[in-house]
Amino acid sequence: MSFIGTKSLFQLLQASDVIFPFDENNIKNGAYELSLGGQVFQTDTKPRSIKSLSIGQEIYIAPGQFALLLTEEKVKIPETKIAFISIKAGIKFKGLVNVSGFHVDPGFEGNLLFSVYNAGPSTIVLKRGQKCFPIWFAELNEKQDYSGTHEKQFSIPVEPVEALSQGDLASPSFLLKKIDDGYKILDTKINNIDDIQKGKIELIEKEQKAIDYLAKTALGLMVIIFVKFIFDWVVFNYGLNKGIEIKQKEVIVDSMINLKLVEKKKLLIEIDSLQKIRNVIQIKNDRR
Ligand SMILES: Nc1ccn([C@H]2C[C@H](O)[C@@H](COP(=O)(O)OP(=O)(O)OP(=O)(O)O)O2)c(=O)n1
Repeated sequence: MSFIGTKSLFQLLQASDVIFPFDENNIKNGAYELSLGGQVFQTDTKPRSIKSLSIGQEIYIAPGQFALLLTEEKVKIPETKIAFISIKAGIKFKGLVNVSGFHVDPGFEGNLLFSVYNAGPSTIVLKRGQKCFPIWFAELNEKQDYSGTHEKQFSIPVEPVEALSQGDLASPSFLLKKIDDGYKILDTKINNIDDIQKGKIELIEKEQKAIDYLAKTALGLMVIIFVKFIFDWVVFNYGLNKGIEIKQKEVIVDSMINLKLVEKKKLLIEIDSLQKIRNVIQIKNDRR
């Protein structure tokens, strides 16, 4: 088996309907570059269905999404040749992976279908008519006809569309979004709990402040009562001492008065007796 070079490829394609429509400018380095055609299916379109593209219309393959891409050209592989297909490296470097097979059987006729997956981080943009899919031809040493399920494939078949239309696509970006959504729900719940906790903490702080205020007030009152008690006690003691002192002075004065009274009484008795004596003397003198 040998691969067909640029010159032989040009001759083959120009002389036959192996590729239709054919443009000689699409031959490059022993390959023919097939273009994106008028039908695509993407897993992130709603509802998921086959979409028709006008000439030059763009499609956007988001990260983690699958797409089915039909070629613009129909191929009719001679029974003496086998073809190999790929996606241009410039597109693959952006993250587009060719999931579907890499060969085209001898005798196959129809548009080629590429199942692709965007494994890259950014959206990949393609447009109808863009040269995307190189195809190489190799000689077989004998004839081979094709009788497989993809015979006369001129549009995107129903089976892969149905298969790719079921359920959620567990792509990394889909899972990332689910995780993000989960985090958002969790954040909201945490914020709600935070708010409740904040409310509780504020209530506890208020209660604590009230208790503090009452404790301080009670302490203040106790201090005032204690000071008042001390003051009263000092005043009472002072009054008591003063009273005792006055009483003692009164007692002294009383005893002094009593003494003076006794002395006065004695003097009066003395005066009285002296008066009596004087009277006696007077009487005696008068008798003389
Ligand atoms: N990206 C591709 C790969 C292949 N094919 C076409 C050309 C092939 O000749 C044909 C069959 O390829 P496979 O044998 O790989 O596919 P299946 O095993 O599914 O189909 P069958 O054997 O029934 O043909 O499908 C295609 O249109 N696009």
